[in-house]
Amino acid sequence: MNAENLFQKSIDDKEEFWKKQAQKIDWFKFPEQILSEGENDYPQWFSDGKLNMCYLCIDKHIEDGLGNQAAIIYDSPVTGQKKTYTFNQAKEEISKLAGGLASLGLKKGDTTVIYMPMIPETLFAMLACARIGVIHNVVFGGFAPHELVVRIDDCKPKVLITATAGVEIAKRIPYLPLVEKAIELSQDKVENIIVFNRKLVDNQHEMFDGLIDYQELVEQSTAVDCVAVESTHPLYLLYTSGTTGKPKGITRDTGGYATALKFSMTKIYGVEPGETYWAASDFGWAVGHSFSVYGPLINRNTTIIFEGKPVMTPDAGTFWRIISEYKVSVMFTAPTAIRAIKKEDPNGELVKKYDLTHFKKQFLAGERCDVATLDWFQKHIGVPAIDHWWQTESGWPMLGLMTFDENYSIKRASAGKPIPGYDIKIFDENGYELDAHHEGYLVIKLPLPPGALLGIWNDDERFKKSYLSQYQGYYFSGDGAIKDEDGYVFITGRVDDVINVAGHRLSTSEMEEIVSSHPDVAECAVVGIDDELKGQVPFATVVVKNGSAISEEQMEKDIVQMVRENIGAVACLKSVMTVKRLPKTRSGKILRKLIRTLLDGREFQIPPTIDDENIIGEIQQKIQQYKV
Ligand SMILES: CCC(=O)SCCNC(=O)CCNC(=O)[C@H](O)C(C)(C)COP(=O)(O)OP(=O)(O)OC[C@H]1O[C@@H](n2cnc3c(N)ncnc32)[C@H](O)[C@@H]1OP(=O)(O)O
Repeated sequence: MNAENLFQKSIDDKEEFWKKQAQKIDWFKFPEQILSEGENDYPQWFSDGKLNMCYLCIDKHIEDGLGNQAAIIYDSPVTGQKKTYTFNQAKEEISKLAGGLASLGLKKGDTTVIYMPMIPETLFAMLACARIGVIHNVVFGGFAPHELVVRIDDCKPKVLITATAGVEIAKRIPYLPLVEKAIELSQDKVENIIVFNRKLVDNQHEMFDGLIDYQELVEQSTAVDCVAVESTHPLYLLYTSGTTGKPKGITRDTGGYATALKFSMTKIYGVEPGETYWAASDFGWAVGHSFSVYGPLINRNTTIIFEGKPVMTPDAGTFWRIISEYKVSVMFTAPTAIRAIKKEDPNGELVKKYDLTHFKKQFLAGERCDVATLDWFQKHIGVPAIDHWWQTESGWPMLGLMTFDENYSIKRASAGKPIPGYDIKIFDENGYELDAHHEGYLVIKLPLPPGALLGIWNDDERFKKSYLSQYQGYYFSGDGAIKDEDGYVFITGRVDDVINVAGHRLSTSEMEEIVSSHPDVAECAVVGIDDELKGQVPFATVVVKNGSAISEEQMEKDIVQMVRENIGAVACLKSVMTVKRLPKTRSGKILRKLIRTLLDGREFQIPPTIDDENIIGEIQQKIQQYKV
């Protein structure tokens, strides 16, 4: 069946289509109910099936006689370490850690927070939780304590698993002081904190009372088996930015997700079991969950844990070194990583040092990919670079190309066509479907396919409001898009306050809340502006309170520091401009889109609802001064 027929079948005969895909993974009890109605009239998949994700990723391959195949390769240019784990070795680590978690009283349905860097123990911790039905929440290591507090208070973990430090190029990032602060600030106290001591330096002064040593726990524990969980049992929570300051706990099921990932690996990425597949994402993002951990391991691919950056670790050839050394056949990264490499090595000199004969396909996602980056890649690397699009909510691609079908065809600047299971439409404000070449809202007819979000943890109302209430019977993606006459879709960007900084999804509302809390700020607007390397970066425009004597320099310094302390350095808010007033509508709404257009130096139209047109000139003048 070719890609087009596969898509049509997935829409016309959903249950039969996904039943067939579900048969490609091993269940403890195969589901009889394929599609049924869950809460909120929201569909759910395979509800009476039983399985275990860790079994699919590890034990199954051992039972199939492939325990000696490399499952995980850890390569850390920042610490000089390299290590390979076979499926047998991974099982030993994971099953004993799972035993350790069980000995601390953790059981199916409990939650853990995992706050760790790019090391194998992070993956072990995720799979150990899955093994005993514990729901994990991985928190990106670049987030500050406040972000950890929000997650702890929302998901109330019984255990927090962390490490002594992360390494950012040459900088050691001690985690324990951040964890200690988060524990102090959180309302719900975590019962146990397990810490993996990386022994990078003598860090005794960073330790605090009550920590459980990860290695000792594993050594002293007895391995435990996989427990059978219902298909709809949450495997994990992953918090993502929304339109309000508080991140949303996206809840992922087990059976639908496993089915969708197996389908993705074989049909979208077109990778064979036994090959090496590398998604260069942090474990803390959706890509890290789906395509650094669960997807490749379900498909019996060797996965790579890379603790480094595309550049500076030690140079812009590091990706090509990894691809060559481990015979990577398919890779996945964010366009910003390729832009960073292109900037350092514009003529691809470093590429020539490596043998890339095993490399077949490069996938890109996380932000829109510009054509210049695609062209550079094609010219210097010579393998297809395939842009695709999805969200933390979907957990796997929604737009892309089905590369198992060799007739796939790339259209530059497009994120591809709807993936089987996703009945994508472009709607106008009133819910009418738009013709080709008209920009509108990207929506998806329910039911979403298996693997997409179950809901928002502990917040059904927010789930309905965020995704289901805009258009009856459709999922609202929050992205704008255009379709062309051949069915290719072009994503035009978020229609809300979410921005994408180097592939990291962040909320400008959350930043505005932090900026507004400065004692001298009367009001502010944070918008995402264009950035050549990172795609977008946040920019704050602030109005100082009457009577305040704070200097513009001090205001900028304070706000940059506040955002680093509350969200983390990864937010990259480095620019703060002080203005006398913000442009507003007559009803008092801040015209953020206008501010963004002015900052980007683009052509603009005066909004008909603007309160006072003169303010545009004031802001433009200020931008000129700011840039000098
Ligand atoms: C589908 C969705 C996805 O693809 S998931 C997201 C995938 N994103 C990526 O893979 C990101 C690729 N981008 C990069 O590698 C970098 O942004 C590049 C382009 C190399 C630029 O590097 P750099 O200028 O250091 O920016 P950065 O964004 O990495 O970091 C900004 C500041 O945050 C910090 N940071 C970052 N990660 C961590 C971490 N895990 N732990 C602690 N701190 C972290 C960085 O050190 C940096 O801090 P500072 O401002 O230099 O003090």
